[in-house]
Amino acid sequence: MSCDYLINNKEMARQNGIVQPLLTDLYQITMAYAYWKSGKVDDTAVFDLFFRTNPFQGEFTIFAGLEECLKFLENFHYSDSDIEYLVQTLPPNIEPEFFEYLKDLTCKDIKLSAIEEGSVVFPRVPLLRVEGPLIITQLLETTLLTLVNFASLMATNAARYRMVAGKNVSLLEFGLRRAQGPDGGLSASKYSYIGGFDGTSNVLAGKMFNIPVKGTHAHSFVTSFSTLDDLHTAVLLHAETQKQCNLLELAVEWRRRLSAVIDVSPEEASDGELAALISYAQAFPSGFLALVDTYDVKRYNFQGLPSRHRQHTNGHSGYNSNCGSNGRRVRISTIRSTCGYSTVERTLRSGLLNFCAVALALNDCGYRAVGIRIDSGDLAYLSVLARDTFHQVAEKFQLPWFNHLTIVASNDINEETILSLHEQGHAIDCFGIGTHLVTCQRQPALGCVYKLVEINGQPRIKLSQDVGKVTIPGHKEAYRLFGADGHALIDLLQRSSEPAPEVGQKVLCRHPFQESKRAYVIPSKVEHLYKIYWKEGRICTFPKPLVEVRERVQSSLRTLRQDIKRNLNPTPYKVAVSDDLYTFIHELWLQNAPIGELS
Ligand SMILES: Nc1ncnc2c1ncn2[C@@H]1O[C@H](COP(=O)(O)OP(=O)(O)OP(=O)(O)O)[C@@H](O)[C@H]1O
Ligand SMILES: O=P(O)(O)OC[C@H]1O[C@H](OP(=O)(O)OP(=O)(O)O)[C@H](O)[C@@H]1O
Ligand SMILES: O=C(O)c1cccnc1
Ligand SMILES: [Mg+2]
Repeated sequence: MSCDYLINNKEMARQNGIVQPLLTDLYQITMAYAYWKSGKVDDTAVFDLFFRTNPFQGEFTIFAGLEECLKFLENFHYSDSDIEYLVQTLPPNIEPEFFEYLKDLTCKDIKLSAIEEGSVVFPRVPLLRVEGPLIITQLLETTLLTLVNFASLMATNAARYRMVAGKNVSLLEFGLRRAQGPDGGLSASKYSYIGGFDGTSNVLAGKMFNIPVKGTHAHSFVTSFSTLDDLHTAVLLHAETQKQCNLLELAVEWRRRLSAVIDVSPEEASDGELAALISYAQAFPSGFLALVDTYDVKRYNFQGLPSRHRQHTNGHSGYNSNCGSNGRRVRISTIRSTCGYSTVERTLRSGLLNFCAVALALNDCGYRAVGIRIDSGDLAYLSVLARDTFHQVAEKFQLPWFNHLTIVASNDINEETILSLHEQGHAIDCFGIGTHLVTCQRQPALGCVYKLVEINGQPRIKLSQDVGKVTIPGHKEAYRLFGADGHALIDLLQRSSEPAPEVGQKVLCRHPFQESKRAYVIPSKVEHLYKIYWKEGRICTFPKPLVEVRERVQSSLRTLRQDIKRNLNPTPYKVAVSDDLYTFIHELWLQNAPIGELS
């Protein structure tokens, strides 16, 4: 048993205070009463939990939330106060014996089969198969859905960000302040990590799930300093000698010397900002990462005006201006001569100068600065400009590590921004992403459903005018068939009574509803998608630690062809049914579809 595993089990014990049997829709409990009253206590059912369409106009989804579902089953129990509340809330005619029945209810007779958490999954393939007494399987519906829906949506969103960002860029989740409430924020941090983010700013998520917590500092920290006199002390102890260094004096001197490289006079840079950065460096000499876009240079101080106005006044609005930036490498002097001073320049002139001065002063004290964060303006252009500056400083002062300072970018970033920045060329090492990621702005819900597919051993089908909404009846198995090149080819649903497909054996795969759509597949590998995770009142397959689920997402995505994963007009992945299941669905459909009468 690995140490990670122990941590993971501890996490399981700590999470989800609000996930409890009453976190459900009232109708589950009223249905339970009606089932109970009509003598259905011993009826058994099979429910499938699945979704019908991939989110974000994509053709894949990442399945997540399984660990939390298991925890829910493990803890499922109505407390005395739950029962009291239900007694008060349900109509007075409810027979008291029903509450006695609820009191003793647990998930001991439930069997839960699922696809491995972190796998790529597709429409109509059940993610969970829940079997057991009808009443309890029904009572689980809403909570299982809420646990899987957002988790999978979030993990998918994060995985998409990771795909567009590429593997060489770090991704940090900064979304708690904008998330859908505290639980939404916590889940967003957890499932962003699973989807491929490297860390979160959410401290509670870090503690609960063992996710790396990371962060920089805010504008308020910079604006809280006005002059160099605001510095409490000028001193920093040298990293090795422990001798006192005057960080303030060193930084001021470096700022003077840097004007030769950065082409800015120290008088124009903000002293309040320098004081703030020195102060932050004193607090975190080995982790100095500074926000550099707070202050305008003194001569062009437009603080306090609305941004649009500022842009007009400057004559250069950043990435969307006509003044030549457009995210390209443009000499700063060119912009200045044609457009006056820009946001970009101001940042460079004050923030970057002050940062470099403090970084060089820290270097004199035996420390290496980490980097900068840019939170406004043209992120492509600014990052390139910052990197150029770092190169110049590295060369001039013979400090090769200055070339590799980290550049973090934030500010309303989404998939499109990242793609566009890549196209333009940038020097960003890390994106800090909040709002668009955690609110899943492009698509706020996944739309998983939970449908009855069998009752007392008898298949059930739910018909709909919309063929896409017809359920696939019966107790089924799902297999992923791989092609000769190792890529996943098709997911195949079969009746559980059928033999599993075999490697090298021809299988007829049929579209579930379109008779003419069928194909033979000779798989080079067959993966049975379900494992039993919960049986006889306990977890029987332990979910993997978060880091392993995170790795699973990437390895599972690698099995998909590139055209299925691409951002624009991706190719749909095929989901099929066996010939046997096809016939079964359509016979049942005919049996259940009423024959109309023409008059
Ligand atoms: N090079 C770029 N290409 C495409 N989009 C960019 C680029 N640089 C920044 N962006 C995006 O453009 C938007 C800029 O937002 P906004 O108009 O609020 O500007 P801002 O710089 O934040 O202004 P202010 O600081 O004055 O509020 C953000 O969503 C940001 O991610
Ligand atoms: O833009 P997001 O993707 O949501 O990322 C998180 C944002 O939150 C922080 O500031 P906040 O927006 O609260 O204030 P500011 O932009 O005015 O600094 C940070 O500076 C980012 O801009
Ligand atoms: O640490 C940061 O830089 C951070 C954290 C949350 C939101 N925005 C930025
Ligand atoms: Mg912002």
